Amino acid sequence: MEQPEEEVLISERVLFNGTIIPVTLFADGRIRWSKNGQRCLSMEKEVLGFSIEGSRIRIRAIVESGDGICCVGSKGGLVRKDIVFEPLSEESRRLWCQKLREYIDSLGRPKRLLIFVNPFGGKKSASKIFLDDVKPLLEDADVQFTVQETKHQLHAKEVVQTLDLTKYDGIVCVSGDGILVEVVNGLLEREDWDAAIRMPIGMVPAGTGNGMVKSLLDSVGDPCSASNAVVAIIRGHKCKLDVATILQGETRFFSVLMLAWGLVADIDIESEKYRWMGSSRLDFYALLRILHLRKYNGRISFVPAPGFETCGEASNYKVGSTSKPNISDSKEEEPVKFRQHRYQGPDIQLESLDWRTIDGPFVSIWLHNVPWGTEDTMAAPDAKFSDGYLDLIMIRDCPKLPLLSLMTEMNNGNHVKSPYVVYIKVKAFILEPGPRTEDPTKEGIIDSDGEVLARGNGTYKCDQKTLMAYDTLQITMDQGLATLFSPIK
Ligand SMILES: Nc1ncnc2c1ncn2[C@@H]1O[C@H](COP(=O)(O)OP(=O)(O)OP(=O)(O)O)[C@@H](O)[C@H]1O
Repeated sequence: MEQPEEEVLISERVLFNGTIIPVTLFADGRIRWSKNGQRCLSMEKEVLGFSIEGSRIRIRAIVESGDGICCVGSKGGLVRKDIVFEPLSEESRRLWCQKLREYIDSLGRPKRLLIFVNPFGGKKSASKIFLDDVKPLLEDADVQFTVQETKHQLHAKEVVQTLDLTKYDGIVCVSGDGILVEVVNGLLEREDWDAAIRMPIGMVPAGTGNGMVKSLLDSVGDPCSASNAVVAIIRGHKCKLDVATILQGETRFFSVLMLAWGLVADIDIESEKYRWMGSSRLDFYALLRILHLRKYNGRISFVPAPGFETCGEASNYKVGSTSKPNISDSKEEEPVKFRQHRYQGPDIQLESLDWRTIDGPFVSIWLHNVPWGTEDTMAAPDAKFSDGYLDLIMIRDCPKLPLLSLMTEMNNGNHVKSPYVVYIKVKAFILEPGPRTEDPTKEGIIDSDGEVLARGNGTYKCDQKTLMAYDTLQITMDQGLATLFSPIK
């Protein structure tokens, strides 16, 4: 069969390592040259930028290691690779620069970024990651950037709330998931939230929980490394991300990752007592919690996604105490005017939806927006970034041995296959948390995106102020409200 002719943007003979060879830029973005066999680079995937060095042109690229330069390759680490050639005339050099510039400009890559670096996230290595991995790649790609070190909790949120967004094509967080959540909440609390939330957000892993960037990179089989993350940002592809509005009375929190109540929340939050153990604190405390298993009274109500309508009992939407004023919030009343202008949550008629209810006791309730909770916890293998649903992972009752075994399967997502786990998708959710079955004077912890939303009576650090009360809260999903830089094309 005849091959379709490939459209050529420029093809010239140039001086390459002392030999004159033809180099071609095709309309599909391949740069091809012949030197001991055909070689090519993909402008879209591998070329970061180019520069003129006297009479030569340097094309700066990043390729998968162990592959030499070629367009396809196995997934490995990324290595920097430049090709340098010398056009044979000034006119040829000018034309090459023009064609390369036009091609890169046509890719819609970000040119100006605001970068948050949290020096205290994770192993406190964000500043080093920025200097070693982020900065050199951005410079190679001619991206201008402004760096903002976060100085305290909620600093990133404050900056984003008053930021002149016209100055940037994206916001990057060199941090864990905590700064991402602050950025999303900051954008949605602006008066111009509708436009602001379209600002693309990029993630570079530098925290303890890097669930969002792991979910993004893993979706294309890339390792969760800083360089893979930066390259995805430079390439400038975007994906939409669902945002959950958690509402209690007048208090709102916008979540992009997860909400946990029961076993998972207790392990996440109470294991802080054992921080001195390092990363093994989670495994140690999980074992302890399973041996002394708690169950919580309470009720959940939800609007199931199509295909999951038989789960639970049919019920009606009840506003319940979600409209009850929150004790911790009421002290800091905001001006009514401001409150009305910011994002209020999705515009859904909750009464008209088909609600289902399940009564406790529960061992664990876990809602997830993306597959990975941390770099080694695949909480919700079927979760999608913008399907408009949260994945509910529920355990009502489970003997200790199967529970132990399903907890060890969380690194590969197989826990959801356990007969003790209910795994469904929901569009809206109401949590009515109750006390522990074995000791009604003690309540639980509700945790969302690393933030403790509520600490009930008798819980770890229960005297600390939280955003919400240990009471009914409602969650609604806004499909694809936020935008992320994504490796997915
Ligand atoms: N200079 C600072 N000092 C103390 N806390 C800060 C500072 N800058 C940011 N933070 C807070 O650190 C929290 C965690 O940040 P980040 O997202 O980088 O890491 P993480 O993986 O979520 O958590 P971890 O701290 O466990 O690594 C955020 O909630 C943020 O408000």
